[in-house]
Amino acid sequence: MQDEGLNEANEILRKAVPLMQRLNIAPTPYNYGVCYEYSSNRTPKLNKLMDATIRTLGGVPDYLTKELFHQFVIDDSQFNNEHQNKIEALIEASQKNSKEMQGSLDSLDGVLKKSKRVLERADRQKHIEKVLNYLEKGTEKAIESTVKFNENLNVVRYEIDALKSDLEALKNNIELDPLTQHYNQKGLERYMYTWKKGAEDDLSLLLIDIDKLQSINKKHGRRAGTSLIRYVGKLIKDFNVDNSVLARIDGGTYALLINELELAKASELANSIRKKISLQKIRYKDTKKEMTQLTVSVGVATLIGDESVSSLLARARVYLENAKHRGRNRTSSN
Ligand SMILES: Nc1nc2c(ncn2[C@@H]2O[C@H](COP(=O)(O)OP(=O)(O)OP(=O)(O)O)[C@@H](O)[C@H]2O)c(=O)[nH]1
Repeated sequence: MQDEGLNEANEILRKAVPLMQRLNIAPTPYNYGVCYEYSSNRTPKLNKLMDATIRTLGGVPDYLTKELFHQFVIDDSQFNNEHQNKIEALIEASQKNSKEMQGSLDSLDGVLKKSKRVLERADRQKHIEKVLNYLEKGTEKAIESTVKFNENLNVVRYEIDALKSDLEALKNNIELDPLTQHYNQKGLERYMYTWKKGAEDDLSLLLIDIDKLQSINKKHGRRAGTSLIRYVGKLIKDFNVDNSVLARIDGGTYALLINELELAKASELANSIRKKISLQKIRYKDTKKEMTQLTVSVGVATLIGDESVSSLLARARVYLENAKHRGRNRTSSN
């Protein structure tokens, strides 16, 4: 769940709750989280899966909502004990809430059945008035329970939102490179695994490595080398490549992963990046004298068939090595 305004959230809620009632889905946090996400219509993959399940099974079984919850609402692998405890407390509270709601629906059902029986035998207006009063009291009680039930669901929703933002922050911290604030290798790999699922020979990886960083460090000092690492990251980022993520995976090595870009276009892009970097005129801070030319070598690989993520990364590394062996400041895709 993302942060919506209260109105929008209530709008979604007005769709989610009847959906759960119509499909007889118990209001556990898992079920609720999934139905809320479904009703918000912002995760097409989830909606497609849910629609197909509802078509075939007439509902969504609990074991499946649990799966969907972890896949589309909160990623299971990010849980720690504290999160688990919070979720368990939420489940317990919701179960209690759901039992109370069930009890209240049962008693409304009893009221309706009894009213029907009395009405069948009623032969005077007095009888009918009595039945109406009885019905009024029964429905009022049910409405009270429904309001309480919805309020409790709202609490669950906000708890889930809070948990979700906690987990997002946690995830970002472990996936970011502290030096550049771009992704690190872990972040890159998560995207590689995610995008690989829908890729059709058009998931491309550029490994961009600063040439001779060791001698730059030696000649100009490590601090200057580090500034150059950051600068190269900024230059790559400034290309604003669509559907891409940038990660620093090692000292002076960046990975640019691009979804839906074929090899020829990826190689063109690699060459543009390489040229742009080689054209930079970098001057010493103190003397303002120009530094030796900054260059990068690039390995470009595009996913082939059902190739694994590690094989794609390994191929890009081999091509990067080839670019280095051919004299650096080059792009290689074989
Ligand atoms: N300044 C700086 N240097 C780093 C950082 N991380 C790694 N390095 C250094 O970057 C250098 C990378 O050297 P290598 O990968 O061996 O190769 P290179 O000197 O860049 O030469 P080629 O890649 O073959 O062109 C090493 O000396 C590392 O110590 C960093 O954060 N800042």
